[in-house]
Amino acid sequence: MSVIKCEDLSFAYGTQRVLEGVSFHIEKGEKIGIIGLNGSGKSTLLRLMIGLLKAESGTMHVLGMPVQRKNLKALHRRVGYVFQNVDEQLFMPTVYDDIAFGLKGILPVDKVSESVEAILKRFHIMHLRDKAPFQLSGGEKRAVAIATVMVMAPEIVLMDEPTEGLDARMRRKMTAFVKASPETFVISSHDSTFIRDICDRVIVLKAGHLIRIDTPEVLFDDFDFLEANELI
Ligand SMILES: Nc1ncnc2c1ncn2[C@@H]1O[C@H](COP(=O)(O)OP(=O)(O)OP(=O)(O)O)[C@@H](O)[C@H]1O
Repeated sequence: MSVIKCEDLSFAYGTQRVLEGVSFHIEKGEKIGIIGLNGSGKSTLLRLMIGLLKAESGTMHVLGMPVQRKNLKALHRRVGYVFQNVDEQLFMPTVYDDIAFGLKGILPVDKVSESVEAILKRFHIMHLRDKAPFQLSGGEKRAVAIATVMVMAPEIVLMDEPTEGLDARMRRKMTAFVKASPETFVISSHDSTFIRDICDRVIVLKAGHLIRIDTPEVLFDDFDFLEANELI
């Protein structure tokens, strides 16, 4: 079952055309990478999936719903988005408060703390519980930002550059975490080793055009293609 259907999607920031006629389907449980040079439109495509931007033409359906203003509340309950700049995601006084934020009003108070404690354990970040986000390292902030999204039990997780700034140990943990998660993941990244390790298929964007979708095994062995498109 396709959980994301993108058909002939185009988008421009003012007069700057950024995506042109992009089409693809993503199946439930798939882990999809998006790669491409700087400015090729990766983050823009993720933002269109979550409705932070509105397509100029074409359609984007997520979990059977067109991504339109009237569906955004329902979509945001079921689709999580980890920002490239994690500082945009963390705004509460403590790590605990940031992770609890989205659960308040949905769960009773005792269930909120149960869920937060469980996710702190799952991400091995219990020691950060009472710290202020500004006191954290870059890698710690990223782990907390991902925890704020995963605690909401999203069906689809969109991640923008999730390994940026992570040391080898955190990167290993992140790889293991995504691999073991049953949810659908769409991940924009320049980290080709990470993409190769975890993704079922990879979308290649070039100057706003989708130029290839392939398995990582086939794609990353195609040196001529990678070289011709300056991906290595
Ligand atoms: N808010 C914005 N207003 C105007 N132009 C923007 C905005 N955000 C991005 N752009 C432009 O749109 C193009 C695509 O940007 P986008 O962030 O989607 O690329 P990307 O592939 O994610 O790049 P990177 O690998 O550097 O993160 C770039 O040329 C960028 O300058």
